[in-house]
Amino acid sequence: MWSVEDDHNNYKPKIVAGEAAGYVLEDVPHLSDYIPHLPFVICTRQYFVNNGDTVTQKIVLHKNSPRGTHFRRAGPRQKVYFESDEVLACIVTCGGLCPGTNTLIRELVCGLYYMYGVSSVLGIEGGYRGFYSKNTISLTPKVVDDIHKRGGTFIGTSPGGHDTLKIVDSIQDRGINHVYIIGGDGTQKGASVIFEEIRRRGLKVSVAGIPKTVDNDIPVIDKSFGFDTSVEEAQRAINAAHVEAESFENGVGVVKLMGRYSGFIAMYATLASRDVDCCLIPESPFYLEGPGGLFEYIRKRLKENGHMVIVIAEGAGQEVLTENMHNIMDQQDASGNKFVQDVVAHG
Ligand SMILES: Nc1ncnc2c1ncn2[C@@H]1O[C@H](COP(=O)(O)OP(=O)(O)O)[C@@H](O)[C@H]1O
Ligand SMILES: O=P(O)(O)OC[C@H]1O[C@](O)(COP(=O)(O)O)[C@@H](O)[C@@H]1O
Repeated sequence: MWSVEDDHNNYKPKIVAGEAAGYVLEDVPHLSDYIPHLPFVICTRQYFVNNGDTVTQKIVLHKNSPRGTHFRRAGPRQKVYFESDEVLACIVTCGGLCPGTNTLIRELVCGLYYMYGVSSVLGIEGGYRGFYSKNTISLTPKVVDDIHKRGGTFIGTSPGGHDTLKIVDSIQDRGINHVYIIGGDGTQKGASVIFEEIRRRGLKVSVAGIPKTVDNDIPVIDKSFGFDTSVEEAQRAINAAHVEAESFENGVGVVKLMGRYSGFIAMYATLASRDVDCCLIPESPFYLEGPGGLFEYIRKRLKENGHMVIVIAEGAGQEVLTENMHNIMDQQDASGNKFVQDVVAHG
């Protein structure tokens, strides 16, 4: 009988020698570990990214056009720079929440432990400010075992609080040499400044920025974690609005979804639900009055169908707001993000 406890105590990373040498990527118990003479064996393949591998920004190129921008490809390298026992890693989560953050924390801790033999991982509590204002927590596979079943972030987050010198002092004083930073665009700007300060001080410290955005608005990756869950949840709201709108004569259901600068959640939820008559997103400006305006379209749909559902992404329609409201829009939150106005409330 196998238990998590046994696994933690007896674990040794599986390293394969020879031509295809390296770590086995996913080290989970296999049926063949318990029943040795199985008629067939499924092997977990070893996998490395070559140092020269890149991901092109544009997939389609014309025959004689320039090669364009290439990004270095992420993934496990055959040559590992740090010895396992010299690594002291830390993980910090900053900015807004996103479904899947705890899964990511768990996989980082377990991946470092089981695939690279790294057992010292610290959690920085409460975002960037946690580096200099709080104690750290020790993250082991046992501690993070079931955190992926909970929402939010296990180690907490906060807006603001980025003090580069204090953060790098803390990294240096604690002897941390791997810094994993999970967060959105603001967080990654912060990570870049931390990296520059580390380089300026000549420290042997790796900084890894892990993009987190519920909005899926990063062009070079296929899909950001948390996006699917958001689209799934959004459809429930759309469904409820549709039921309500349909029950009344000229009923209009309005669903406001996340998306300060990006309409991916609104668009995908709209495409999936098929109950939406109009989807408004920040990337597509619109106007209210006159021919081709939103009001004209609403009147037309109500006449045709007797009810309608409008989906609006949070930042859509900023251009239809009055000058007065623009004064409020110049204000910023603790992280320096401009406030967007609620077009639904002002509609
Ligand atoms: N330009 C910047 N330089 C340094 N730190 C920044 C910058 N912008 C934001 N940050 C920091 O990044 C963290 C998260 O930013 P925020 O905008 O709240 O969330 P997100 O990372 O989701 O965009 C905050 O602690 C904030 O202080
Ligand atoms: O109200 P808050 O916490 O500032 O966040 C709301 C905004 O953050 C977002 O969720 C984007 O955040 P991320 O890209 O960092 O996930 C927007 O879609 C949303 O409009």
